[in-house]
Amino acid sequence: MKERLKEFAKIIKDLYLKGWLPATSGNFSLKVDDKSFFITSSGKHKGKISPKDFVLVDMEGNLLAGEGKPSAETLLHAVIYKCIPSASCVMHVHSPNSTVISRIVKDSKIYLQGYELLKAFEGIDTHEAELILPIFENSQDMPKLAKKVEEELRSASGLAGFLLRSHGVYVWGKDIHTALMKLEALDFILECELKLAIISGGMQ
Ligand SMILES: CSCCC(=O)C(=O)COP(=O)(O)O
Ligand SMILES: [Zn+2]
Repeated sequence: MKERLKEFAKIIKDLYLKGWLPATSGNFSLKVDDKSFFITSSGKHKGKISPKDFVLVDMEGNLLAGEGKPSAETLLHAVIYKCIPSASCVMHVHSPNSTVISRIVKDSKIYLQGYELLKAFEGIDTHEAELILPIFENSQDMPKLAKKVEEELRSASGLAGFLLRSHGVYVWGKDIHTALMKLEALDFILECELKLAIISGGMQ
């Protein structure tokens, strides 16, 4: 696991350099088994992250091992692992594209269709498929927000990830590289949607 956390830390630093993790924002986790996962400690600068900046928690977000406080958003990672058994890695970033689009779209869902890069998502083999991206209202009440996310994840299958309004984006994957691929694809598609909105003068 030390080697995987080292590899993970390197990827997080690359995401920081893209400008997706300003001011200590974002959090990242790796599932160990059905009972526990590693997650970044709260408040860590993601441009300087290392394996010692992860703590081990249980599926209720309680600290099991490591130094520091688990991320403030640990419960959101926990519900993703509980609802999506195939997920082994969760990434949350504050990319400008995901944050801006969540403020422009007033609806609680964004429907993405027509992009070749949709094929980065499991089960999609054509640009004609439709991918749904829910938007949850941001909240500092994590148990309440986690409950809303859990309800949505249990009722809908094949989601791209989700947005927190004016906050950022969550994606997950069966491993680090799948989660990264989905994150890059989703951000690319959201950037295209934003550019189209600028050209056409509005969204949805
Ligand atoms: C200054 S970032 C605000 C909190 C946040 O949204 C985030 O992603 C980082 O929180 P954490 O507790 O994981 O550091
Ligand atoms: Zn955040």
